[in-house]
Amino acid sequence: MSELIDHTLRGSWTPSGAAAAPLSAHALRWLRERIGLVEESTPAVPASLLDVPESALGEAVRAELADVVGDQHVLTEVAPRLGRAGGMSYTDLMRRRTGSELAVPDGVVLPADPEQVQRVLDVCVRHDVAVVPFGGGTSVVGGVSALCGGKAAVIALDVTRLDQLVSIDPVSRIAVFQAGVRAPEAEAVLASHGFTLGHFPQSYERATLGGFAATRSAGQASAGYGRFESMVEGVRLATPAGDWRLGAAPASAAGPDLRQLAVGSEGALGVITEVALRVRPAATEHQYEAWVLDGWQAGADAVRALAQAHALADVTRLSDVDETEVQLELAGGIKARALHTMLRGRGVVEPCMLVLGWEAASRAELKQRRAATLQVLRGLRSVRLGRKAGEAWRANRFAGPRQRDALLDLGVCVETLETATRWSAVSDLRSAVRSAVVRAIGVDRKAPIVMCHISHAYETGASLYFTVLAARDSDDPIAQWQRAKAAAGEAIAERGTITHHHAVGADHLPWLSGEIGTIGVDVLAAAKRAIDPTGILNPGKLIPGREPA
Ligand SMILES: Cc1cc2nc3c(=O)[nH]c(=O)nc-3n(C[C@H](O)[C@H](O)[C@H](O)COP(=O)(O)OP(=O)(O)OC[C@H]3O[C@@H](n4cnc5c(N)ncnc54)[C@H](O)[C@@H]3O)c2cc1C
Repeated sequence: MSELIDHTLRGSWTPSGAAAAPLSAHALRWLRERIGLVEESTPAVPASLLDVPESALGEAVRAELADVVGDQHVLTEVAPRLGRAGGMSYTDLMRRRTGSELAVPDGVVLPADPEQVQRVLDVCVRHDVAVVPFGGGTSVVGGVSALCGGKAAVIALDVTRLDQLVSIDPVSRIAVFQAGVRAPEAEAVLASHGFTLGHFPQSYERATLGGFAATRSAGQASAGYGRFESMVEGVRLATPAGDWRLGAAPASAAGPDLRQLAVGSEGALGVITEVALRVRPAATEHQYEAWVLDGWQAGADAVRALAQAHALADVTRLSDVDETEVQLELAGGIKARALHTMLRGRGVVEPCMLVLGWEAASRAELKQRRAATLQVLRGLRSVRLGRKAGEAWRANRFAGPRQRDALLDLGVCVETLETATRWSAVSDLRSAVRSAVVRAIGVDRKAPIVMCHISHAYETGASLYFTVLAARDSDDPIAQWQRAKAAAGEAIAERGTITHHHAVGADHLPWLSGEIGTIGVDVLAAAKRAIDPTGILNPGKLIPGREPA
């Protein structure tokens, strides 16, 4: 179905040949004043200068793997291995850019179908080789780091040749896809049948359906279409214990829902080879608009009111004052000044932008749903900015990662982190995380910008998504972010979840037992022992310190 994902240029998001998102002169000046920039270009170290260890994949294993997938689909050269050395977090990108602490797989294996995936696992069990399932490689939590876990070698099991629509049942509105299908390709195929998934995370352009399922992903339109796990009707996994299929009916009382052991399993409990997904009629109408509320608390109260009245737009995204300011300044400061003047005239001193987007299969449906949202909003001292600002957000909804590349080149430490909590704790948690990150990252420097938005709201609470912009500590950029992340983790512990949609990976492991308890960790470890007794699957991820020897 698809071209293989471009894994060659992994020091950045922007694929080779595609347009980057350079910053305007105004944006540069503004950033220099606000956070102070390292006044030099800091491009990635060329791959040829990186120190890559020789592949530890023995000749016998390589030959057996080649027997299963074909010789050309077992790659042990440096370039494809480097291409799967980690995901897309700031620390992953900085490791590749500086060549330090890179965990490079010993080989890349590309099976073509579920049967081949199963046979690859069988070979790896026999030879005690660790397996890192690899989809789009967009993990930001160390989920695809090539950790060996004490095994003889480690391979990246790249699923992107599993790229087929298996079946579609328009009556039941279920489509079955192989796990390596990328989101844009899934949408294109579904559109030709009049359907959509409605799953649009910011990583949409690169990530795969299997990756979404394995990490409990949440898209920008989650208020309307739901989180990815709510779309999963069924799942097929290749495991060291054999092929496992789950999900036979729309609902079941046959004990706990074991599909949830696959959804969120992060490659540690099996390789997802197929997912059966609930699909919806494709939207033919859409309307995006922006509103402004005065101050964070007023904004959060508005989103809560919408959620509790079941009147959320499909996209409901509230930016705090800092994020609103950054968005306007990076887009060109004149707009920001004009807007501030207009808003002050309307009594708004701390503008927080609220983007609302409705998607519908008919104009009548869209009008009805928009009316329900606006009825709640109009009672809340909100100012309507109009469609232009909303549509501008929509047009740029996937541009953030490319802008991050430009910031990385300029010596900015730019990274995100996320959590979720109950409405009663949302504002306190936001303040606690902001203070912790500012303290940890901003030594002897201009204060960093720590901005925040709510983009996933529920009746009982909401996610908080932070973006940090700081002058990079060029002596040790990785330690600088790790300090900030650890401080945020401590601030979040016991007040919110350690992750709302990025998953646990390796990076959130220290806080997992705090959230699910030691019994929870033991349950996960027991499941792993049943499914993966020798512990070849994604060592060092999801399950803290419980890898079987
Ligand atoms: C710029 C950027 C923006 C992002 N925005 C969002 C967002 O809006 N919402 C969101 O939810 N996430 C977001 N993410 C995080 C990331 O995109 C998601 O976690 C996504 O679900 C990962 O999909 P992937 O195919 O890239 O998986 P990978 O990164 O390849 O893998 C992620 C994890 O899943 C496992 N895995 C992958 N495929 C399989 C499989 N077939 N079977 C078993 N395990 C598998 C891997 O081993 C790893 O542990 C963003 C990331 C970036 C870099």
